[in-house]
Amino acid sequence: MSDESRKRLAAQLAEAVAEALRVDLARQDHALLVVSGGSTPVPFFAALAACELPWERVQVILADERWVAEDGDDSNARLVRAHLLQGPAAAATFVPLTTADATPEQGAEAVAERVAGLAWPASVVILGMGGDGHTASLFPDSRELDLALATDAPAVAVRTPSQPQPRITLSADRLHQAHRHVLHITGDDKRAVLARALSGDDVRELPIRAFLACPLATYWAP
Ligand SMILES: O=C(O)C(O)[C@@H](O)[C@H](O)[C@H](O)COP(=O)(O)O
Repeated sequence: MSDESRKRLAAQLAEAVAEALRVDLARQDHALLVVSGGSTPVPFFAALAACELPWERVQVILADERWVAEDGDDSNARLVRAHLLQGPAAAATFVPLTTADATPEQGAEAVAERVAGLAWPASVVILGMGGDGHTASLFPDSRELDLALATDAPAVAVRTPSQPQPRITLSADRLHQAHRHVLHITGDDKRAVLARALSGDDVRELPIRAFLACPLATYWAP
């Protein structure tokens, strides 16, 4: 593990994403960026926040969210606010994936409407990946995995036995709607999972496979 190489990777990814947003903003009013939560993107968020952009024309959403309070420790929205929406980047429009409803099933329709109203196709969808091959909240053991892989609804409430909280995820169909797709991962373990994903085709076993043909630009560091 190397903090330096992860920082360099984050800076390279931030520059590539900023450039993609600039290219799209030269021909459209607003550009949409889809980011992932978890721990990997933190240095990327900080690097992107430092990039010069017309942030007031940038929309940001998450690929998925845990159904927790927006200021809760496990909230991806909290992470985005703390690390990405800082300085000039605070002018971006951030659209959270949670509502005041008690469950994601109750909130899913309102979230889907919000999501559908954004500037699709996204400029960039940045995906993360877990050691089990999940991406967004498309986990191999999600009860709604088949639905989330097949539906044309923008967002799906998911229950996943391996995860402590219920979640909401953008559907695979919605995550496909982008000009560019990036996989941002670090560490040898995840590189090995990606190699495994590339050598097979069962999406339900390793859901990241649903995006390998996007094409998916991989940003990896040890
Ligand atoms: O909310 C989340 O957890 C995600 O969006 C998720 O899909 C994440 O990208 C992977 O779990 C990798 O997470 P790490 O970066 O923490 O390894």
